[in-house]
Amino acid sequence: MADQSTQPAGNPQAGIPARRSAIAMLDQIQDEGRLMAELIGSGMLDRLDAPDRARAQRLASDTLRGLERADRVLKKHLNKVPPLTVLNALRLGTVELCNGGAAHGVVNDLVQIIGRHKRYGHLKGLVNAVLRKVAATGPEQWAALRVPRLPKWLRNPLADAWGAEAMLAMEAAHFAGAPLDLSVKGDADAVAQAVNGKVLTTGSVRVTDAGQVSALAGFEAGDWWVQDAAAAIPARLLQAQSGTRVLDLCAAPGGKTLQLAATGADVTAVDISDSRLGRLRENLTRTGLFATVQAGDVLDLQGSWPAILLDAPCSATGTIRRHPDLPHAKDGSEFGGLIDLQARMIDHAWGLLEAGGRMVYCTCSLLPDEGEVQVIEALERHGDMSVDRDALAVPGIDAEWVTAEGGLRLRPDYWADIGGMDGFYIAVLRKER
Ligand SMILES: C[S@@+](CC[C@H](N)C(=O)[O-])C[C@H]1O[C@@H](n2cnc3c(N)ncnc32)[C@H](O)[C@@H]1O
Repeated sequence: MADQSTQPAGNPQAGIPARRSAIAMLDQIQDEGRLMAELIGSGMLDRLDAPDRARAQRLASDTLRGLERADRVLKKHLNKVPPLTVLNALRLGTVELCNGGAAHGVVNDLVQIIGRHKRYGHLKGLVNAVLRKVAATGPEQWAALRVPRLPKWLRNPLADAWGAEAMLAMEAAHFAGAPLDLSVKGDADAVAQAVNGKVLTTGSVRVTDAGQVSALAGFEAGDWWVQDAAAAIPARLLQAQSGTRVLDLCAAPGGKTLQLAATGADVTAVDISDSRLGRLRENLTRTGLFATVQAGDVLDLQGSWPAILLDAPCSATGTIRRHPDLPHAKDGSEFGGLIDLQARMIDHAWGLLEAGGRMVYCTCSLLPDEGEVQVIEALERHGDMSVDRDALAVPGIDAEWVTAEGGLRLRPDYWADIGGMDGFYIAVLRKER
């Protein structure tokens, strides 16, 4: 699963390969609308060794989180906007320098990277001059700038839904980034002790200064897997019992499948993406857990199950803390199609649920159209559907998170004092007997 570790942006060991790759990723995210996960999945960082891969990801993420501030600092030193690659080199350098990066390392590397560039080599003098000015005055300006805001196409609907104050709090959470959360197979206290973490009220283990995930105690043994604390709640609310047949829809890369399998339930995990199912299988192997894995479209599935988890594809706007590329790569034009697909998936999954059975519907989205509204409309379409509020009475769930229709709304600004959580919507649906 993705390396969620966060470290300060001023990384003195970043070096040329990591910085060059980070700039190339920034270019593709902004110019071609590609997500960082897609770029990494397509092999973009494969030439780098593991520490440089982690550094490149960290530098690109830090730059995206601080992009608005970097542009404000740079504005004073640029007469006109340079080509995107040069601008991204300047942005990356500005973020590093303003977060304690050593000027000689950062500036020299970026001057060399642009100096060797086929088209923009002649702009290395500009990079040198601008970054030297940023090194002198940038850090002080940086600290006084506002928390970066989301682009308007996303900010406006979210501010309409949750209000101006909550919007600012969510943006502060996005800027702060995310700690590393683990879901554990067995004893949470033992894992917390081994990784120097803390057990959260909902049962996940949180590690603040994690470093390299695969180097943490218990990784090889498969004692835990990386999963945001909010993302761990839907499978918990399904309350699968040992031996129960559970259908896990849209399952890959499998964080929720592993949770369900760890209860001893008889899990069938379905996803349309072969590559993502490959990661699900790797996760099952590493943790020694078992599930039946099936490649296919949820909408074609036949059969009946007493318990279903539907983690529908969505805008993923709840995960911006860990995926700061999303607001820069997307423009919202795909969201309408996803909202239609979610409704069709709810209807099809409902047909697969036995009478008296329960289904958890969830999305890692902050948009009510992918959460609250989906459930309100599904209740209108299905006379045999009800929302089970009592199922939300589990440790760690705050009664204030429960919505009018009986679902659970989680936001990144919740738990602000202990490092936040991803945004999610979750509802436990019951089918009449
Ligand atoms: C939010 S992610 C699932 C995360 C996963 N449940 C976990 O906990 O790791 C949504 C998934 O839906 C899958 N998907 C999208 N359309 C699908 C379809 N029509 N049928 C089955 N899976 C689909 C995607 O491949 C993606 O893996």
